[in-house]
Amino acid sequence: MADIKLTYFNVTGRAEISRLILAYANTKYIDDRTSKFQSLKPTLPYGQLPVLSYNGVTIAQSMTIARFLANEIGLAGRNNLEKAEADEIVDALVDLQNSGYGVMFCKDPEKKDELLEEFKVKAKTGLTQLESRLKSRGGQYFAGNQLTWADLQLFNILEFLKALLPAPAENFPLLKNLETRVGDLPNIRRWIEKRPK
Ligand SMILES: N[C@@H](CCC(=O)N[C@@H](CS)C(=O)NCC(=O)O)C(=O)O
Repeated sequence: MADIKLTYFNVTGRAEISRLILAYANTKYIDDRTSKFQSLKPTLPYGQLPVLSYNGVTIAQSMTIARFLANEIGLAGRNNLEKAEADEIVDALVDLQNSGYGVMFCKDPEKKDELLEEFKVKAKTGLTQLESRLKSRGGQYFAGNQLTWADLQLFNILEFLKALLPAPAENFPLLKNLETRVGDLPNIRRWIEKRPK
């Protein structure tokens, strides 16, 4: 069995997709939630978290980590085309997450309100596009008509968006249905119930 440690802060953020992939596969790993970031920072390849230690090899960049784990456990797609379909969705969702971070971390209250209004429009457009992509791929899963990490990322980012929008998937029936099906997967449900709050 591989020796795995995922280091991040004690929040969901950019590590949660990897934690969901590991939870789905019921993989044993160290869920390292550091409170000593400043002393760790100089040792990190890009001075940022998350980082993954896999059999002693350090991998940085959240999506590289998640994609690697998805490949390892067979959730990345069955061939290069399915992998590209899944990656496309993951990237579109990360675009939304990055816009959301722009609002959350804005310190000027007036500017923050302005960014939030812009973000609502962006989120609506992005989710409309994703609903349409899901429909065009059969309506059940984003890639290859079977579960991939793109579906877990949808679940993850919809949860992230709830900090800014009350019910992000409300008007998107296919996305909402997929979110519910992912949340009902036994290993995912178990993880959501047991993970640190
Ligand atoms: N592109 C990087 C971004 C990582 C990133 O922004 N990490 C933040 C936490 S979400 C961080 O470590 N911030 C502290 C810092 O930059 O000093 C990734 O996806 O992993």
